[in-house]
Amino acid sequence: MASNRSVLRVLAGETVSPPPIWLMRQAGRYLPEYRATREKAGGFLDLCYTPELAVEVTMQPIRRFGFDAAILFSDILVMADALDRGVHFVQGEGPRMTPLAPAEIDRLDPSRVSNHVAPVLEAIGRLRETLDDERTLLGFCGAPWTVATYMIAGRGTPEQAPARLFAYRHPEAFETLLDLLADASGDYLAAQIEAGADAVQIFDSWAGVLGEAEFEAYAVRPVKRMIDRVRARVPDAKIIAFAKGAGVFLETYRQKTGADAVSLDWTVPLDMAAKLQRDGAVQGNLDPMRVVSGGRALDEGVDAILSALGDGPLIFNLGHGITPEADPAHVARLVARVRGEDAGR
Ligand SMILES: Cc1c2[nH]c(c1CCC(=O)O)Cc1[nH]c(c(CCC(=O)O)c1C)Cc1[nH]c(c(CCC(=O)O)c1C)Cc1[nH]c(c(C)c1CCC(=O)O)C2
Repeated sequence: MASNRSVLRVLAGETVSPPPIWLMRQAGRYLPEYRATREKAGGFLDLCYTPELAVEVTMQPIRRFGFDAAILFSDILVMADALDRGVHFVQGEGPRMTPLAPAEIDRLDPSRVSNHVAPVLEAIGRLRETLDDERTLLGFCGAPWTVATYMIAGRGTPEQAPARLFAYRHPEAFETLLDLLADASGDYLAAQIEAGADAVQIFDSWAGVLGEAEFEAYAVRPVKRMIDRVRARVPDAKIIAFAKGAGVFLETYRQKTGADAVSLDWTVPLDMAAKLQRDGAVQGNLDPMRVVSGGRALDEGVDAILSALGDGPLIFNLGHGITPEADPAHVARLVARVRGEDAGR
């Protein structure tokens, strides 16, 4: 079943050659067609909550580059918005919301989430109908720690000092928050799969600011809780986990969380990636700046990953999201090089 979807085959542990490729943030501001749709939509969240627009921007990079997977166009902060934190995006500045005080945690109401995300689930259903049979549809959500960092500070902050401080000062309230997010996000991912997503990715973009004990308590435990909750409802759910900046903690991350695949940022050494690949699929890990650069830096980065990881289960991807400065022509060249085609040079 679904064995013609190359990303799913890799997630099952198979080596596919050339490896399937998609890019984190593949729909976004580096594409002129995205900027045009975004202009029409008004706010960023309107784009996320209007199924026809979410489908359109999800499909844009598929049409242009023929990626092997489409990732639902949405945002990890939809969860914070669903919990009524007043999320908005200030153009050129990033997300904003009301900072969460410890006393408010008991008043967060996860029963609001399923209604709130109905348009997202509708977009997923339409996408699965729109995509070719060979293409994998990915859903996603943020990991509890990363979503909590934004909820606590009310915005992105360097090294997430407000959330780390909150966790030290209010450990019980913080644990309650992470558990609530883990359960609500687990239900959300299960609903995404039921709506048509073939696999899901959990983004822990701020895992890299945590110390050893905190990584265990805030990155491993809640993600395991979330994954267990997804599998309680969808036993064969395929799950990719991305703990950005986790470094040496990645050695045990897959086993401890139960993820099928680990997504690796560009600081992970390729020999460590190859070791991780003995236990299952890895995804990554080209530096997004190599795509901005293009030329030799791009080619050499691609070749290094293919030679280190190409003989095992690999989903080719970046080590983090593509940036607005990336030239779409460089993306075309990247895809061609991964596929061993000569185009775009
Ligand atoms: C931390 C995080 C967020 N969102 C996300 C993460 C985890 C991955 C990562 O670390 O990048 C995940 C995300 N955000 C977006 C997607 C869409 C799917 C995809 O193409 O990968 C995904 C998977 C769209 C988006 N999310 C956002 C944009 C740009 C908004 C715009 O069009 O103005 C897009 C395309 C906005 C966003 N959303 C977020 C921030 C900090 C920002 C502002 C910074 C920025 O603008 O890049 C929160």
